[in-house]
Amino acid sequence: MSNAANLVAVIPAAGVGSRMQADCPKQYLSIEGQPVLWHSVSRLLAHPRVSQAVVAVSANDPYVGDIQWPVDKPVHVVTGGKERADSVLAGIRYAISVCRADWVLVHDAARPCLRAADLEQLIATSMSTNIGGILAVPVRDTMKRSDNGAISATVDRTALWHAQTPQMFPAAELESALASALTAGATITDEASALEWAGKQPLLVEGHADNIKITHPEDLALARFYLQQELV
Ligand SMILES: Nc1ccn([C@@H]2O[C@H](COP(=O)(O)OP(=O)(O)OP(=O)(O)O)[C@@H](O)[C@H]2O)c(=O)n1
Ligand SMILES: C[C@](O)(CO)[C@H](O)COP(=O)(O)O
Repeated sequence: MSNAANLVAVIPAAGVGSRMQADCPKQYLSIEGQPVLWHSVSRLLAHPRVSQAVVAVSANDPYVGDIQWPVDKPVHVVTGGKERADSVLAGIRYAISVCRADWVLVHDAARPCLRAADLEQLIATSMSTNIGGILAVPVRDTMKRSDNGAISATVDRTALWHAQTPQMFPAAELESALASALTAGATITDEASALEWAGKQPLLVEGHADNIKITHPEDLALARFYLQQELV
């Protein structure tokens, strides 16, 4: 990616957070006086190569308009979709058509603990190889398969990784792969799986296990702890 290439952050933030069992969508729960979404967007916009952000929220979202973003870069708000992939596609299309994005950096609103060093490594690796990639961490536990509550197999973990976000790809390439995969009815739970569906081999960039996705109630206290550590 040339230094002139326009890198735009796309943040899917249109989920309801059902597993969190909170009284508002988890991306609007407060940590250190700011919404989770504020922390996630702030970490992306703090990187000098990220020009602006596109946040995909649910239709009639009553929360996002009250957020005071911490930097003077543009933060655009678009309407997301039924599934995460639909929200991501809406954000990418806006990033291409309005922001003139060359590359997009897709990051879950629910991941506020992203380290600056890990973001820099993902961007640098993508720039230097001109291939998109994702932050990920190797699996560290023994992995079991179960279809009925009993163990049916132990899965070899030596080549298994936990995919995280951000996931960074050429904007037009990701838009095309994601749109085609969704039209074909493929199950797409992250951006890399759309590129894989299209026959590509995205890169893995090792990050840190503290880049958690706030999903269940116990995750909020853990995210608050990690943010208080000011991990870089
Ligand atoms: N239709 C959707 C669903 C999810 N997301 C976003 O995608 C990210 C990761 O999804 P997940 O953790 O599954 O969030 P929810 O779908 O809100 O959680 P749940 O499955 O518990 O309802 C979150 O930032 C969420 O806001 C989105 O933008 N649009
Ligand atoms: C994109 C992601 O965070 C990578 O691990 C994950 O796939 C999101 O899954 P969810 O079920 O939408 O939270």
